Amino acid sequence: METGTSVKVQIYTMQTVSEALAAVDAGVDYLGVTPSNRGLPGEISFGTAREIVDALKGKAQRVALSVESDLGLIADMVGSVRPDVLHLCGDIRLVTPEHVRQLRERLLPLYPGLQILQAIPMTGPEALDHAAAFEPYADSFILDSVAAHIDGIGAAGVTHDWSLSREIVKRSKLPVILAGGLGPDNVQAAIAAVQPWAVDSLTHTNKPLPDGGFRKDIDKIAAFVKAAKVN
Ligand SMILES: O=C(O)c1ccccc1NCC(=O)[C@H](O)[C@H](O)COP(=O)(O)O
Repeated sequence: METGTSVKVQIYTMQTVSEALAAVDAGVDYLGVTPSNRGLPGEISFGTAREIVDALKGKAQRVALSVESDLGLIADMVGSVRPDVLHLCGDIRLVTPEHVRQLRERLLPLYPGLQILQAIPMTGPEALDHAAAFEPYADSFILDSVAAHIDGIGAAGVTHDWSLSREIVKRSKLPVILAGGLGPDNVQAAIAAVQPWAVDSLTHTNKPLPDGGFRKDIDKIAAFVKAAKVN
């Protein structure tokens, strides 16, 4: 993970090459894709995810998430999509710190430089213990809200208790991304309260489509970047 003084911005979830390139032009540092076939909100095929990752080479950091609990399926996704960052946001009862250790052992010799971004479900004070347990095996954390109707950690569209997030930022040596319900209107307040290394947005930088899906709203992304980087 690159470190520096300005707050970094990560945006999920790119579904086409053109919207990913537009997000780069809007100043986004980390761009996420959701390669899956489980009915996740922003999911795309492994092939489309790879096209986006290839198109972003040298322009932004490429992040791909997995909510899977089978380590073989996670490894297959990394092999097909080849992101810079593997974002693990499955059930932490099934993908435990020991499993993340095993994944590192398996993936890093094949993909040197691959970073592991571990999602911490911000469900209550137990999040502090979860972060401590994953810390030895992750390169960075994303502190995220959870929605009962969506597989995995994230895409909830709602904020959580930022005082807990602040406490994890204080305790952890790792770069911390704050996620969950962030948009142009609340990102400055979130940064002031939590002082994260980076902020992330999905739901509140989307443009809903009539069929129930979405595309990214580039104006909202630009407003999010401007608000985040003013701090
Ligand atoms: O992108 C998805 O479809 C997705 C599905 C399941 C878990 C996470 C997912 N998205 C990645 C993210 O980490 C979101 O950017 C993050 O959860 C923020 O979501 P939101 O609260 O909607 O801004």
